[in-house]
Amino acid sequence: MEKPEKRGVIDTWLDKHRSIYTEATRHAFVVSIRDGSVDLSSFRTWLGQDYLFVRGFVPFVANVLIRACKESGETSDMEVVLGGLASLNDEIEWFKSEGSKWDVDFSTVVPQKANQDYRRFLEAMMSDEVKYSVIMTAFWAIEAVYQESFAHCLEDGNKTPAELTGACNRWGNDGFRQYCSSVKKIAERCLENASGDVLADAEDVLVRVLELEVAFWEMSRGGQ
Ligand SMILES: Cc1ncc(CNC=O)c(N)n1
Repeated sequence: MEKPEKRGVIDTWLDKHRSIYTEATRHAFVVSIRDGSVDLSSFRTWLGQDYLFVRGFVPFVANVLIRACKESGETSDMEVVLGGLASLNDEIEWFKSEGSKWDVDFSTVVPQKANQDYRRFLEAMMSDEVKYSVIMTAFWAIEAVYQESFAHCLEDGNKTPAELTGACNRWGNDGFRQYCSSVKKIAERCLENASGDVLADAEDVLVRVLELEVAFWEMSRGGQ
């Protein structure tokens, strides 16, 4: 039995912003993967756009790693983030093989507005002005939305098409769930000692990530 997780400030924020959290983690695009009605042109759009997103996410995670090395008193923070960075290496290879499988040529994919907005947000988060606890909250939220969304596509009763279970397993697997829970614990620990201003920033950043994720799913569903 796993220990029940302590309820921290992030859970309080998720309760407060439940409707946008649900929009991000149970979006119509994700639900369509789960019920098998997904339009494959939408999936191909998502694949191309997400490949570009992930390429921009790598320097963001690298930045989180540097900050974990320099600013965290806990040696395990660096190990958790390093694990995330290592899995991005596999992920990029996975995207490339999916790209050939679905005949999506990444070299011709143009980032759409939702993608550009998200990448601009990631760049802003890399500023030294952003507190460690705030960047950790953003990092957790980005990973957790994918974990929750794709795990839903694998839950009992799913009709997820066989050719899409690879994508769902990538973020919906148990290892990724545990990794997200480790990142959440780091963020919670940092937030316990944060000032009121920093807490307000972290809550804003959490909501902003959820909005960006909803827009990203919307863009994918648009399917061009
Ligand atoms: C738009 C978006 N959000 C989160 C993730 C998950 N993190 C790394 O893969 C992702 N791939 N794409």
